[in-house]
Amino acid sequence: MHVNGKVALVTGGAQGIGRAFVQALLGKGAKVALLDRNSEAGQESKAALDEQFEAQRTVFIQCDVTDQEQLKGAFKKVIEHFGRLDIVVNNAGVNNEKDWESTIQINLLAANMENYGVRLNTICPGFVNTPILQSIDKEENMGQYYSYKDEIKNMMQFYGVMDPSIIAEGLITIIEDDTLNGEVMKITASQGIHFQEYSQTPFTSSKR
Ligand SMILES: NC(=O)C1=CN([C@@H]2O[C@H](COP(=O)(O)OP(=O)(O)OC[C@H]3O[C@@H](n4cnc5c(N)ncnc54)[C@H](O)[C@@H]3O)[C@@H](O)[C@H]2O)C=CC1
Ligand SMILES: CCCCCC(=O)/C=C/C=C\C/C=C\C/C=C\CCCC(=O)O
Repeated sequence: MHVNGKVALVTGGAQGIGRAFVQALLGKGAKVALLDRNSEAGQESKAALDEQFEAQRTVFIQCDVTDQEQLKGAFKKVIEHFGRLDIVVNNAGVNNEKDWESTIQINLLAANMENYGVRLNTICPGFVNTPILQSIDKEENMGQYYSYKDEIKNMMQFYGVMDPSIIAEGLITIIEDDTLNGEVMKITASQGIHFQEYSQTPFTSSKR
């Protein structure tokens, strides 16, 4: 799919990887709705993007993705505003070991699109240089894993920390290549953008 002229919705688009996604999509000619629960960061982000791209190509919608009513309302607003919706990027996420249920709710369940006849792909990055990495130093985020913070920092040094722009490059690859569906794209400092390969099962059922 060509990105130019399409409409995209990016959750958690106010900062970090989401913001890099918004920037890359705008750079490729899309119109973008950035959704985020953080209104201040969302508005700041839109204002900064408006310096680089025409203001009418971006809209900020405050939305907590765990609130299904807000989320549905936001999808509706995007379609009303731009007249269509072609690309959804389910990016919003938190690091909160103390409230595991809410972490699952935000990171995995909020925008489940599998029943809508769309291509569905996943990006799994290694460490990326965004504000979320500051949570490693906070007991309120790390909970029982707080004592591992130095090991995690050692891992970051060992494996490397990537710039968000390379994750955005992975997103554009997924959008532009219509053959990609059900793929797990891995992005690491050592191997760059690559795909998880699954071995074929040798078993073939006689019942077809
Ligand atoms: N930074 C990293 O090293 C890696 C990050 N990830 C994942 O990538 C995604 C983006 O992470 P980063 O940009 O690094 O984090 P970030 O903390 O910099 O940005 C996350 C954005 O999501 C928003 N958000 C959080 N909860 C929300 C909610 N309930 N509703 C709406 N917006 C919400 C935040 O306000 C923030 O703007 C997350 O799902 C994270 O788990 C995955 C691998 C590595
Ligand atoms: C403590 C987690 C900080 C929050 C970051 C986050 O939200 C999600 C991170 C998910 C994955 C990155 C973490 C670990 C990656 C570990 C190894 C990468 C291997 C890279 C390689 O070159 O093989």
